[in-house]
Amino acid sequence: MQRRILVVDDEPAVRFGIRHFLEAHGLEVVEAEGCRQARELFRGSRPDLVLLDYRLRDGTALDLLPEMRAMDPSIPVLVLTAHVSIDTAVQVIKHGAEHFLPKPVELPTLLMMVERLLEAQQTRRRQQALAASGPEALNPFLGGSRAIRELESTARRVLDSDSAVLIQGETGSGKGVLATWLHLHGSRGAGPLVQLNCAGLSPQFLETELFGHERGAFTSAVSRKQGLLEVAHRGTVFLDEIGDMDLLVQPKLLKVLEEKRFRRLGEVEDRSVDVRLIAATHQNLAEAVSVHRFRSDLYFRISALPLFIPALRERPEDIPVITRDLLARLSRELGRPGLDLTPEAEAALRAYSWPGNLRELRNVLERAVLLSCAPVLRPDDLQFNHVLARALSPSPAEPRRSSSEPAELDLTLREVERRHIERVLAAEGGHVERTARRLGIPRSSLYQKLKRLGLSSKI
Ligand SMILES: Nc1ncnc2c1ncn2[C@@H]1O[C@H](COP(=O)(O)OP(=O)(O)OP(=O)(O)O)[C@@H](O)[C@H]1O
Repeated sequence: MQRRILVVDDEPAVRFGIRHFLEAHGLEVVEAEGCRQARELFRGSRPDLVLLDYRLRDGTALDLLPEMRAMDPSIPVLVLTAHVSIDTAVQVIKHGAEHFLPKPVELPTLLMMVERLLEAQQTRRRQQALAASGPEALNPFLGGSRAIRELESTARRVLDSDSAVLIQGETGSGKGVLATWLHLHGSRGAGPLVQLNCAGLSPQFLETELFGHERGAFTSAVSRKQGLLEVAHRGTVFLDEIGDMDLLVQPKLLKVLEEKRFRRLGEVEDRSVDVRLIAATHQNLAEAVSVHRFRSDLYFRISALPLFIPALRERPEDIPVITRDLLARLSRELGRPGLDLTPEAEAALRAYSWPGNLRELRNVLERAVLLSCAPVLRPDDLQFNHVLARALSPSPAEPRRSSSEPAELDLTLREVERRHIERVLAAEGGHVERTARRLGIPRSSLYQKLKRLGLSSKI
C-alpha cells in the first residue's frame, strides 16, 4: 500500500523538490499551494501525513492545524518554517503539529522523519485494531485436514495484496471470521474494517450505506452522511452476501474498485478512496452470472483471489481440534473450567453432517454446556438438528426423489410444503429471514408455518 503525503507550500520550486525526492523513495505526493486547497485535499485525497509550510499566502499553519486535527487526528502534520523561534515552535506543537523542521529542508532528514512518523502511525493503528478485535479473535484455520491447510497457505499468500478477495463457503462456515483475520493480519490491519451484509437491502438503502449522501440529496436526507467506503479508507470493506447485491448498485461498486473514486449521493465532485474489498457469499456466483442475476464484469473483478472454505462435513478429522478450542472458549466465557467430552461424544460430533457448519457446532456445544452440569459432555448432552441435516443430505437408504417420480404425486399439499420449507431452511442454514425471502413470504408467515408443521428453525 503506497502512502500518500500532502505537501502544502506556496513556492512551486519547494513543492517540486520535495515531490521529486519523496516519489523517488516510493511515496505518493499531492500538492497544495495554500490553505484553501490544502483543506480540500486533506478531505478529498485522504493523505497519511502532511508537510505544511508555516506561512502561506492565505493563512498560516496555526489556522490549518486545529482544523486538520478535528478532521482526522491520526494524520501527523510536520511543519516546515523559515522563521524558527522558540515561540513559533511552542505554538506549532501546541496547535497539534507532530514536529517542525527549519527551511531550507535537508531532504534526507525530512525523509527519515516522514518514515518514522508513518511507521509510528501504522503501529498505533494496528495496536488499536487488535485491541478492538479482542484477545479472543478466532483462528479460521483450526485442524490438520488438507483442505484447511491449503486454505491457510492460499490466505497467507493473498494477505498483502490490494486485490479484492472473494470468500465462498456454506452458511456458518466462518466466512466472516476469515475476512476479519485477513484484515487484521494484512498490510491494512492498522486501518478500519467496515462490514455490511447486502442481503435484503433495497438498492437505495445499500447505496446510501456504501456511498453516503449530502444534505438534501433526497427528501429524508436531513443531514450529511458518510458512506461506509469513506469510513473504510486505508482499510477493508467486508461485503457479506454480495450475491444479493442489487443489479443497480453493482456497476457503482465496480467503478469504486476500478477507479478508486466515488461520489456521495447529491454530490457533484468525486472523492478518492483507498479500500480493499473482501466479499463473501454462500451462493454459486458463477451460476448467478449465467442467469444474469450478477454482473459478469463485477464478478471477474472480485473473484481475482478466490478462497473456498470447506464445509465441516468434508473435514470431519478437524472436528475434535475445533471442538476443544470452542470448549476452552466456552470454559472462559461461562466460568466453567475444565470442560471436556467423552470419546463417544466426540465420535457423535464427527458423525453428524453439520448443515450449519461451525456456527451450528458452537451452538450445539454451548447448549450442551449450559444444560449439563457435568464438566465432561456425553452423547446424550448433544442435541443435533436431524431434521435439517436430513433435509440437506438424505441418507442413501432414502434417496431424494426428483419431482417427476410417481411417489411425489402421492404427497399431500401439506407434505410438499413441509418438505420444501425443510429444504430451503436447510440450504439457508436455519436462517429464518433468508429462508422467508427465498420462499417469497413474510418472516411472520414462515414462523406460523414452522409452528403449524412442527418444524424447528434452530441451527
Ligand atoms: N474458526 C472458528 N472457530 C470457532 N468458531 C467459529 C470459527 N469460525 C466460525 N465460528 C463460529 O461460527 C459463527 C459463524 O461464523 P461466520 O459468521 O464467520 O460464518 P459465515 O460463513 O460468515 O456465516 P453466514 O453465511 O451466515 O454469513 C461464528 O459466530 C462463530 O461462533
